[in-house]
Parts: sequence; C-alpha cells; structure tokens
Amino acid sequence: MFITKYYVLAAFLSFALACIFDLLLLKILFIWLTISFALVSIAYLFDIHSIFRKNSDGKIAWWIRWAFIPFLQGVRAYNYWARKHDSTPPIQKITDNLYLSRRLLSSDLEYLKSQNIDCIVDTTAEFAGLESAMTDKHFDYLTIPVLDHKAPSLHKLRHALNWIDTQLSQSRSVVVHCALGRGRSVFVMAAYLLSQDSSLNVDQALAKIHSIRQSANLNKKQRKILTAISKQKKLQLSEHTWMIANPVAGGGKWQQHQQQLIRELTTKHRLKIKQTTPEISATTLAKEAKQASANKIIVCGGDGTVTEVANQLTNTDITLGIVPFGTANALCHVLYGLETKFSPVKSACQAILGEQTQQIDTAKCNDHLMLLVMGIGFEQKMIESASRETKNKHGQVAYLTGFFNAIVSDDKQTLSLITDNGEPQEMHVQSLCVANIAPFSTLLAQGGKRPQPNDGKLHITYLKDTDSLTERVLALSDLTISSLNETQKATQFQYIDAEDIQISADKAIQYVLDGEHYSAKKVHIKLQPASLKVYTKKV
Ligand SMILES: Nc1ncnc2c1ncn2[C@@H]1O[C@H](COP(=O)(O)OP(=O)(O)OP(=O)(O)O)[C@@H](O)[C@H]1O
Repeated sequence: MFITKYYVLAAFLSFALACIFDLLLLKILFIWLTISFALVSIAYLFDIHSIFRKNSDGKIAWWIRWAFIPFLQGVRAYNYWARKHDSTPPIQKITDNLYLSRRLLSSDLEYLKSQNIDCIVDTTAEFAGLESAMTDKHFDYLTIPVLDHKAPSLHKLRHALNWIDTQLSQSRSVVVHCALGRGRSVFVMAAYLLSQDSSLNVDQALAKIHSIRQSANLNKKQRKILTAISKQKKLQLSEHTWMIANPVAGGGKWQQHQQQLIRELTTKHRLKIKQTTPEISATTLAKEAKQASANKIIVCGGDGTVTEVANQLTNTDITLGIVPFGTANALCHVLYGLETKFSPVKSACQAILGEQTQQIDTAKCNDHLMLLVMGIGFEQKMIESASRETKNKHGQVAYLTGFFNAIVSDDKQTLSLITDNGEPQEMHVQSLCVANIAPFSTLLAQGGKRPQPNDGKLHITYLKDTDSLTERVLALSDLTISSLNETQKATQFQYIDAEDIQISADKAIQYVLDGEHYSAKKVHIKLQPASLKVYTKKV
C-alpha cells in the first residue's frame, strides 16, 4: 500500500540524516524520528493497530504518545490541512439516528448534545478519544481501533455493528467517526447499512453514503474487503440476546455498570435491553422475550429478579445468563465462582462470552420456583430483618445483623417432615433449610454434602431446638468449619437429602424462598432435575 512506502521511506531518510549529522542533539532527534517511523511502518506492514495501545476507554498512554510524536504531529498537520480544504460539514446524518463524522473536537460537543447524539464509535487507532466526550456522562463510547487506510477485522467490525444496533434499538443516536470521516468510519457505516438490508449491495450502500457525504470514499483494498465479507454473508447480525435489567437492584448497580456491560457483551451479542419498572416486572419481560422466540436471556439484578426470569425459562431451551447486581447473588457465586463478589460484571461477562452452558436443577416449592434455598427459623429471620434500605446502605452486612438477631432469639417450631413419601417425623427445630444450590457462604445449608447445581438432590439441614445460646453458637461454629472443609461434617446440625419434601405444622409456617417471604401451613418442595439451562464458568 502506498502509505506504507512513505512511512518506510521516512524511516530510512531519518536514519540517513541521523548518520550524517554529528551534532548529538540532531542525532537524537533523527534517531527518534527513525524509531517512530520504523514502528509505524511495521504496524502498517503487518496491520498491527494495537501498536498505539489505545484502551477501551479511548486513552493512549503518555509514553506511547511521546514515542510517536513525530508521526502523530505529521498526521495532525495533514488532518488540519485537509479539514481546512474540505467543504463537507464535519458531522452528517446518514440514516435515522446514525451520523458520520471526522474526528470529534471539543467544539463539536455542543452540536452533538443539541442533536441528542450520545453514542460515539471511534475508529481511529492513532488518536486518543475525545476526553471531554468520555468523561461527560452524557456520552457512551466504543473504540474499534483501525489504522488509517485499513479495514477493521471482522471480529471488531461485528462488535461495532452489535454495539451500534444495541444503542439504536434503545432510541439513542450514534455517531461513527475516523480522522476525516472518509474511509474507516465509512467502512463501518456501510457495513451497518448492509447488515440492516440484505437486498443492498456494497456499491448501493456506498452510493447512499456518498449522496450525503461527498468526501466519503473507500480505497480499493477497503472496498474489496467489504465486498468479500458482504458476499460471504458475514455482516448479518445474530438473533437478539434479551437483557432484562432491574435498575434498583443492589442500590442501582445497573446505572453504574450498564455501559461497560454493553461494551463487553456486544463483542458477541446483539442486545435487546428491557428494564423493569414498578409496573413492569421481570416476569412480564421474560414472557415477552419467550413470545419473541428469544433463545438467550441475560438478567441483571438480584436473586429476586433472577428467580422471576428463571421461572419462565425452566424446561425450555433458552439459555440464561446472570449479571449479579443484587446483595447476595448466591446463584452466581456458585455458577461463576467467588470472583463475582469482587468483580461481578467481569466474571459474568467472562462466563457469558465463554459460551459454556450447563443444565441445572431447580425445584418447585408450593408452586413457586426454587433455585436456591427455602429457610425456616434463622434464615427466615435473617432475611426478614434486611430491608431494601439497609441492603442499599450496608450491602451484605444487612444480612449479618439479621443473622445475629436470629441466633440470640430462642424461637422454636414443631414441624412434621416427610421425605420422598416416607413416614412423617416430628421435629422441634430452631433452623431448617432446604437447599437446591447454595454456595459455602449460605452457612445454614451446609450441614452435609455441599449442594451442587446438578446433583439431583435437595439438601435438608436443621438444628434441633436448644435453650442454650452457647450451644447454638457452638453448633454454628461447627457448621462454619464444615462449610469451609468439605471433609469435616457438622455434627450438631442434622442432615438429610431427598427429592421430594413435605413440611407441615399446626400453625402457619413463616418461611423464605430465595429471599422472598411466604407463609403456609404446608410446604411441599419437589426437585426438577436438570431443568434450567444456564451459562457457567468455563473450566
Ligand atoms: N424499577 C423498579 N422499581 C422498583 N422496584 C423494582 C423495580 N424493578 C424491580 N423491582 C423490585 O425489585 C425486587 C427484586 O430485587 P432483587 O432481588 O433483584 O434485588 P436486590 O433486592 O437488590 O438483591 P438481593 O435479592 O440479592 O438482596 C422485586 O421485589 C421487584 O418488585
């Protein structure tokens, strides 16, 4: 390509001058120029856009900018000159809500806001993204770095197309830009038009853009690549992955993380995003997704929202992905590992993008879906005392306070228990948990075998009543040790496993099921083996 020849030539010329001059300062200057142009030449020869090490947030490290100053200043000067001699308006609307632009400058921000353009696709590799657009919460930003005169890789192109499509489907406006708005951005824009209309060919898509932006002009190589991928039908976007988000879960984590999430997941998924409201529940949205024949649904929320969506997906072929935005996130803890506690978005994205799935057990508890745990006594009291306000304020500590209150009180219950249709047994208990799936941190469910997602069993762990607070504390310490060390079983707590469990009492039993409160005289829990398809951590 002609541009590469110029960079190679510049590198040789600088090297020759470095050899000619004896003055140290000039020598250093020309060696610097030589290195800069030599690196750029290599980047162009082997199409290494990552040479500028542009981050996903559009930043370029200072030492890279220093290393490439000679090259960057040259490019800047050329762009400045080209802009001065170009009568084409900087930013132009190509179709509804979709714009094409040269490199955005601070002076463009007001115009972008006035047109409600709040999503930016930056296709330059050599320029840092516009700082004020990235720090301003008004804008969402995606960079797919491409060297000037080159075309994006198919993987990066599909990421951009998914991202644009996801933003447009939320009625947002997107601007795609490169340095001058003539090549790289035009490539992405044409690819998007082609992805939306299968009757369109490359010439027609480019003609459409050209009729609005006369300076738009792909070089031969870019046109050839676009034609090839278009002919191979590689621009067709995949089916929507539905994303159902509870914006209030975990005190509003959705607002905080949604852009990172969209940026990561659109590498492979074209998202249809729906948010719950006080009137529109996750159940309603999951039903809507099912009706629209969705085959993947990602739910962002706490265990409550996850259960609502999962309830619609049991015994279907729809795959469920979970982004844990709640307080406890017990299911994610088991499926994606402990790291979900520290980096929920990253670990969820890794699992979803890893595409490994697993069929997990669920259960029905009095006609409600049970994913995790049903609790009577300690567990129920602990959750009862954790209100939304305390959870929002203190996170998981809200549950700890409730837990200690429950242990100190010496409430006991008389229950009748039938397992797998056997004989009823009467028991006086202070705590009883039935677990389908439970991480080690769900302490009260750890009396025997660790409940696993697909072990085909429900796990009953209970503590017989005792008036002594010391005994209760000792029993819990025993349980704690057993939860951390699978070989050492708790002896103070009792343990049974079964597939069908009936619990009854003379008066209404107060119980919690996956964090929600219920009351009934009879509780019937039945296992549904391998009934839910979920994304799981890749091993
Ligand atoms: N837009 C909304 N505004 C107010 N409440 C909502 C909204 N969307 C869902 N909800 C309520 O949020 C509750 C579910 O919250 P969820 O369990 O997902 O999060 P959490 O309570 O923060 O997490 P955790 O259960 O882990 O403590 C449901 O009771 C539902 O009615």
